[in-house]
Amino acid sequence: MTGKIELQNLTKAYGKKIALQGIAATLEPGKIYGLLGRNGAGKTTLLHLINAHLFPTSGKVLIDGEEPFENSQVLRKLCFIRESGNFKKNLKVRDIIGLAALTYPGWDPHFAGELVHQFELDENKKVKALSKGMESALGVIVGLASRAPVTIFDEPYIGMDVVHRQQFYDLLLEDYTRHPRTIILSTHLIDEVSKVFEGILILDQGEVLLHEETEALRERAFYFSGERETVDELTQGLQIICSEAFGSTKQVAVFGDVPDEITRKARHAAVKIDSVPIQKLMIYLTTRQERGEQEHA
Ligand SMILES: Nc1ncnc2c1ncn2[C@@H]1O[C@H](COP(=O)(O)OP(=O)(O)OP(=O)(O)O)[C@@H](O)[C@H]1O
Repeated sequence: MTGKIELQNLTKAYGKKIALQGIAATLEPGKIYGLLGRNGAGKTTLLHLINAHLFPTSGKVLIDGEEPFENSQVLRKLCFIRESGNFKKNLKVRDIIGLAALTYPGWDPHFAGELVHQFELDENKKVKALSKGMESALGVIVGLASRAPVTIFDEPYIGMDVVHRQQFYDLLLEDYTRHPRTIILSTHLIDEVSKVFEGILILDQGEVLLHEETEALRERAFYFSGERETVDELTQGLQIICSEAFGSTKQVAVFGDVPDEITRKARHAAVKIDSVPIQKLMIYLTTRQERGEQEHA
């Protein structure tokens, strides 16, 4: 399968500002990745580098073993849908769809038609006459119907209401199941969409903070909740990423392997162990220096 992305020691500086530093990761073909991180973490910069819209300061991007820059063989495998500004404002929806059909070798006109109908877009409207949400829907339609081996969405749903966003996630999963391809979705709405991610890449201040399979991640981050002293005892020596006390009870989030012995002891001591949602995990991992133990009345 095509669509493998290798990021080799990738660095990007804008003048003195280092936006990305030594990024090394391989995104396997045919998987859906969530690209996460706080504002300014470097997500958009990374996506521009993958799409050859920017040139790395050092390091390399390889797509199926080749660099994308001025490489039409590689560029025709890519579809990049940004947060905004994807389309010329004076063109009609119908024109955009027509152009996309000529641009993407894997374009499915029937699917595109279905999507236009599902997102209730008027094909005769010009882009400038669309609402923000409708323009985003047009981006989503082009991204999905492109069936590009590497399809990238950078916060594609600005202005889309919750119903259309849910529609997008459902359609993405359904179509991906029938036509697997590499999909990267950069988003801040992690809770909404995390169940579609097979892999997670978290950037923090221009570096890779975490790159892991979602399933493996769910088995590496846990909440221990229960009586304060027992929770403290059980989590001693584990990697604590957040700790909140509520009177005599406490909730501690730990990251990393939890020995079976501890799990057994927790069960006997009525300490609950639950997995930490991905959104919470990202918050804990990217704000560790800023938080101490929180005490609630
Ligand atoms: N053209 C540019 N010139 C100078 N600095 C830039 C430029 N583009 C981005 N940066 C800086 O590079 C860093 C990474 O920005 P980037 O847009 O990649 O982050 P992001 O993770 O996509 O953020 P957000 O979630 O807010 O969209 C930020 O500090 C940003 O200010």
